[in-house]
This record gives sequence, C-alpha cells and structure tokens, in this order.
Amino acid sequence: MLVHDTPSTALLSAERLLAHLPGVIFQLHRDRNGRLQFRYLEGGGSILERLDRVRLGEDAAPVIQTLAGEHWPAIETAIERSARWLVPLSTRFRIVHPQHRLCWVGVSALPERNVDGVTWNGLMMDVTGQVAHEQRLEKRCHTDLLTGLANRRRLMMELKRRAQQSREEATPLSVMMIDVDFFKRFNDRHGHARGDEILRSLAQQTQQLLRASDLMARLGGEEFVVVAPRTPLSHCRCIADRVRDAIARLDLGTGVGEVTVSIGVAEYRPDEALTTLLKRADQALYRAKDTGRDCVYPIA
Ligand SMILES: Nc1nc2c(ncn2[C@@H]2O[C@H](COP(=O)(O)OP(=O)(O)OP(=O)(O)O)[C@@H](O)[C@H]2O)c(=O)[nH]1
Repeated sequence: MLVHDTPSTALLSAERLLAHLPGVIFQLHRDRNGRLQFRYLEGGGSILERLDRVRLGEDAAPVIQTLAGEHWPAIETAIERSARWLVPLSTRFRIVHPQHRLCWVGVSALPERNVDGVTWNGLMMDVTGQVAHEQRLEKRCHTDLLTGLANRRRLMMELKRRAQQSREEATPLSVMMIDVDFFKRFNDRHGHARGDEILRSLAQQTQQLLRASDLMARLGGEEFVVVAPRTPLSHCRCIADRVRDAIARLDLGTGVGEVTVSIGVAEYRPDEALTTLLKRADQALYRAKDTGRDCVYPIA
C-alpha cells in the first residue's frame, strides 16, 4: 500500500524504489513463433549492470544464451514447461557478466496466456550468496570432517555412478578396503589426537599414489575405501600393494613401521549389488588381517 497522497509523488516513489530494489521486476513475452522479448525490465542490484536492455527488448533469447552458456538449455526447458502447462516459472542459472563476474540469478514468474502468446510477470534476484552457501553445505554433507575425504554418503553415490559407467562401457571397476592395523594399540600408546593426525596423513599419502579418477573415502573409524574405475582386480592389487608398501615405509613421527595397513581388494561383478561388492572387499580385508596384517588380499 502506498503511503503518499498524490499520484505524482506516488509515481516518483515507485521509480526511486525500483532503482533501489535488490533485484529486477520484469515482463517477458513469448510470441507464437517462440520469440522472447522483455517488455519491461526495471530494478536495482547487480543483474542489470551493463546488460543490453534494447536487445533484450527486441530478441532476448540470443542475449540470455550468450550470458548463461551451458545453463541455457535448462532455462529454455523451464520456459517451455511453464508456457505449456501455465505453471509458475521458477529456475536458477548462472550468468557471466560482461566484466567476467559470475552471478547466480533466481527467477520466479507467473505465466498468462494471451492472444499472441504467453506473458510472464516476475522477479529476478541475485542469489549468488545463497548458492555459495548451499554449495558449502552440500560439500559439508559429503565430506568427512577429519580427513577432508569423501564420506560414506558420497562414496555410495559415486560408486553407483561409476558402477553404471562400468556396465555401459564394459570396463572393469575395482575397490580397495583399507584398514589401519592395531589402531587401538596406537591410540592407547600415543593418544587419540595423535591417532587423528595419523588418519589425516594416511589419507593424504594414499591419495598421492592414486589417479585423479580414483575416489578415496573414509568409511568410518580407521577404515577407508578406494574406488578405482577402469581397473581390473590384478591392477588394483598392484596399486594396493604400492599403497601398503608406502605406508609401511613412512615415518609419521612415531618411527618407520609403526603404522601399517591391511587391504582387501575386489572387482565389481556387473550383476551384483554394491553392498555385496563392499562386503566382498571387507571379507578380503579380513583375510588380509588373518594372514598377518600389513598385506593385500584380492578376492576373485
Ligand atoms: N584417533 C582415532 N581413533 C579412532 C577413530 N575412529 C575409530 N578409532 C579407533 O580405532 C580403533 C579400532 O580398533 P579395532 O577395531 O579394535 O581395530 P585395530 O585395533 O585397528 O585392530 P585390527 O583392525 O584388527 O588390526 C578403536 O580404538 C577406535 O577407538 C578416530 O576418528 N580417531
């Protein structure tokens, strides 16, 4: 509800208000030939900075396409869906400003069918801060806080993705289950905090021996999993042995040989459940422990 009494002061206030809004109010029209035009585009904030409003008013699609790049198909799909079903247009996309600054834009608009097409009245907001916050939370949800490695949740997601890739490409996929030997004894001897440091160093040292495409995750406690795509059992066994050997030679501040690991290795069978694959790798790990620890046991 406007506060002032005369229409002219009300108009002035509205204009001033628009320029100071942290977002943009727009009317977008799509004609029967699919041509998009911004019929109205006003507001403040960073979205409109240096945007060519004249071109957006004549033919908006090529301008948005250039700004949004890879996000354009998602925007196009959202517009199409909203126009077809007359459901609210709600989407988010990233644009690169002409000054090469990244900015996430959130769009919310209501469609209206009319004689010459569909018109949306809506809002655009700079949601860059919000997206960054969500990305940080998302990362935290998938990361083990002690080591910075992937956690169990991310492991299962990635394992699923890589198992699918293995089936589609008909390429081998192997996993290693790594467990620190006598870690309870280590903790008792050197303290829990020192134990934590060992887990961190171990994660770091092992990762250095892996390929960029391998994924290392902490399953919990002193147990880790490595997923090695495009790797048959025999090759994964060699990598596991390299890891085992490197750890055994390391002096992590308590003397060489004080920290060793046992590793179970298993190769994915295309028809098996991923929990079964991990269970088999775990069985292999227990065989490695039974065999005397500081060794690798592959399970066929
Ligand atoms: N410092 C530290 N210790 C942990 C953490 N998580 C689990 N542990 C300890 O790891 C030890 C695991 O002990 P066990 O499962 O008995 O295994 P182990 O002593 O390594 O013996 P083997 O696996 O049979 O060689 C326990 O003492 C746990 O308290 C952690 O985040 N930090």
